[in-house]
Amino acid sequence: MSEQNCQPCSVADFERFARAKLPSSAAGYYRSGACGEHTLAFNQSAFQRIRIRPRVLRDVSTRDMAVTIQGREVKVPIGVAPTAMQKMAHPDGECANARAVGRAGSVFILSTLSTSSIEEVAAAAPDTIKWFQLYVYKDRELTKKLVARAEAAGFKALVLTVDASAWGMRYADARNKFILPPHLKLANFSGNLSSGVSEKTSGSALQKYIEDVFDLNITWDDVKWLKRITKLPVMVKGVLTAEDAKIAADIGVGGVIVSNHGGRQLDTSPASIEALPEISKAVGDRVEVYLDGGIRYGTDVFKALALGAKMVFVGRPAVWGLTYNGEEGVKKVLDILGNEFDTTLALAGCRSPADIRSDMVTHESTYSKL
Ligand SMILES: Cc1cc2nc3c(=O)[nH]c(=O)nc-3n(C[C@H](O)[C@H](O)[C@H](O)COP(=O)(O)O)c2cc1C
Ligand SMILES: CCCCCCC(=O)C(=O)O
Repeated sequence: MSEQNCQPCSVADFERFARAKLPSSAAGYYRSGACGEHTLAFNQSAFQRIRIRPRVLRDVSTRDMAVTIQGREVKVPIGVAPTAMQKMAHPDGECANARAVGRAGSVFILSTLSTSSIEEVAAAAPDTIKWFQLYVYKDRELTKKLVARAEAAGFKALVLTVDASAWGMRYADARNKFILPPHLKLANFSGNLSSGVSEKTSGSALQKYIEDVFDLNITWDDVKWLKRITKLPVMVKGVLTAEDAKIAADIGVGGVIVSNHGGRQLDTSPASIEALPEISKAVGDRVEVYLDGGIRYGTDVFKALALGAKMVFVGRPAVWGLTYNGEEGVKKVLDILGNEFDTTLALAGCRSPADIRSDMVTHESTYSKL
């Protein structure tokens, strides 16, 4: 498919176009999952095993997709998850992505490993609700400075990634000897911390960078530490069990993001949507629960909300939109998902997310006896 002869109509169309357009090393980095990529596949296939039980003959002529997230109105419950190094997809990188999310009226999460800085994104998208995703560096003073910069730049929450106690082996990056092209930098840093992922090594340069500079040994005490050093709500991203969600809620986090890192860390961990029910049952009345991983259709958004998520986030779909044509491409991807979600609401008999009930979804096995 080329931009000239075919109009992308679905997230899958954007993915096909983007993967054909990108250099193979960048395409491999964005697309891949860990090891056998089983969890990467589960994230989407698990949604297909859930059926929607629609209600009919209800007045759904006026509909509203808005939800309240951390006390703020969000027009559509589909935000953008943090993905590293977005300038490989488009020269406007994270700034374009954040602007598009603002136009859609949702939440943008900026990665620590961004190729546009905290301050650049804040200036480019002042009206977008922005959260900052944090990786903890061995250098705690540097980590504290990142937190202070996000606060000063008007970011509304910190998202601590907790599924990164080791590098999840991605074979594509190892084969490609992945590096960040040297004209790009990790924009939140200077010196080696900024250019380190561009240095050639025997495998993935990102893996080497992370093993050199990240603190891979963080524990719940570090979540408490982070809460002490910031006034912002702290979300934990990468929770897959009720047990851990309860610890997070007891500590007083602002939110839990049910996520397996897009299938990039622990292969054969469950699909995010499979893990969601036990977590929303355990803590959904105490903290806001969100989900990312495998959202490719508006029906997926509906299913996640039915199973207890307050909103969802997409990672790769936004990268594919960005690759297609920057801010407009991301906006188009978010519009496709938003329109599909709106249609799903109507066809399932709901006027708003508040009308979605858990008995409107069921596992396919409900019907397998027929
Ligand atoms: C290319 C890429 C880079 C990512 N970088 C980060 C990151 O810097 N920090 C983080 O917490 N998660 C990162 N993630 C995980 C995403 O935030 C998110 O959990 C995942 O992409 C959701 O799955 P999806 O791509 O199927 O929507 C990354 C994912 C991808 C695909
Ligand atoms: C220990 C895992 C860190 C990965 C850093 C970038 C990222 O989140 C991703 O590529 O995925």
